[in-house]
Amino acid sequence: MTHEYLDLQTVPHVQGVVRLPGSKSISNRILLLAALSQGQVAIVDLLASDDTAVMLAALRSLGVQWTEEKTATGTIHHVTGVAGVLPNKSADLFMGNAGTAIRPLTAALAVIGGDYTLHGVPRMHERPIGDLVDALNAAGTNVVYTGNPGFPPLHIKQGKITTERLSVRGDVSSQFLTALLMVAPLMAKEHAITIDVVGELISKPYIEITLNLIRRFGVKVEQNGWASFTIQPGQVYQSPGTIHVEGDASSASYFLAAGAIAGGPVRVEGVGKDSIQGDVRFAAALEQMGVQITMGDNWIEARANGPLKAIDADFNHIPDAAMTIAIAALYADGTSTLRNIASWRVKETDRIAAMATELRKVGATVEEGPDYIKVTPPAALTPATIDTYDDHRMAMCFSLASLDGALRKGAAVRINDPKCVNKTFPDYFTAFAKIAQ
Ligand SMILES: O=C(O)C1=C[C@@H](OP(=O)(O)O)[C@@H](O)[C@H](O)C1
Ligand SMILES: C=C(OP(=O)(O)O)C(=O)O
Repeated sequence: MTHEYLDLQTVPHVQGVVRLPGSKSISNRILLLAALSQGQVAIVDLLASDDTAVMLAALRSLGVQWTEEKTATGTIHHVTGVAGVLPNKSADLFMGNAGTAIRPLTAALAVIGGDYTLHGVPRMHERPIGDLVDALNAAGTNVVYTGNPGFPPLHIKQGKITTERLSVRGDVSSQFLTALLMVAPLMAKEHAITIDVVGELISKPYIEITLNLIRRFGVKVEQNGWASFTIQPGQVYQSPGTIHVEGDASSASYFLAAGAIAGGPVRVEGVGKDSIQGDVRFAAALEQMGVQITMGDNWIEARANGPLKAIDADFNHIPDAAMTIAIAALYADGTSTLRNIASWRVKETDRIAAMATELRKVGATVEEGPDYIKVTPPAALTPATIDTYDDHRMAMCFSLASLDGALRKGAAVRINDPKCVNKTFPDYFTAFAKIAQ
């Protein structure tokens, strides 16, 4: 934890256009699929941040070759696929706090086999991975906990897939199912592989991203609702040639909320109607709060339309962008309730607890439950020093508390450890300052 901070003065109005950084979820999936595939893949507009840096470094340690080309319009990463055979049979991999890196890589290395260790920042060692390891080991892999059972760090040894059916719990994180789906073609060499989902599957739109990208790498998945997925044998990931990374829809939420709170219009470029990310549905939640939203194929714009209306809704489908709704709730005309968000408790920090603590600092009345948060705005926001818990989304969310809304003015906020935004959006505060002028 550093002692750096950033002071934000109150902002009477926001307006402008923001070009979004690449999607974290799409970037890390494409990197692994490219590495596992046959042929060269050119990835355009990959996100440059801590979460993709740990994935790129891990691939290099595993012997996967990639280069970065800077062009006039952006960057292109060229990855040489290894067709499922990793050059380096042993490696020690640092995964930071990137769920989208450690979970799929654990599955890939467990299925391929070798001698690998995976570890991360202290919080990573508190984030569950047991449901994934259980599914893999029951199928014949050899993954061992070297710290606490159920959590990284992990030691992956040689194993062998001995079954045609795997079961995975879907109610703690969808990333476990994503991980199994991504490596299913490696398991389905001689026979089909079926993955059964046990328990309610959360964060479903992220599975849609996974399926969409697997398809773009030439593999077919047969889907039986959300209950099971089958991969026929003999399918190998094929390079799509060039693949483009959309802007990050979760990162878009901060700017759209800013436009919704403090006038706008604010337009984000890089995601729109054509997006494969579930978090574009954040715009629909803002619409429910009375915000005027317009959308093109590749952009979304938000404009305030009078005071924000309080909202009471299920946010299981957009857990990351939902944090931004909790901040927008500070400016609403009554109490807002965000339901079905239990996964917040096992992310970068316990986000329900962190959000409740910091919202209270700016004056809100907050009730938290195991899987919900209820926010009643104060008469006026109070200036506060905001702790960010090494959670990029806490830092980005609370920058919005400096905005003046239609019903109440914002407060000067000091954001502690602002660099935690490096996880997914290193330039966040520069982009925020531009619309705040
Ligand atoms: O698969 C993904 O890219 C993600 C899935 C979600 O996690 P859960 O499935 O754990 O909710 C989300 O919160 C995370 O930021 C990214
Ligand atoms: C939950 C998040 O990250 P991760 O990919 O590490 O799960 C997030 O970015 O909000």
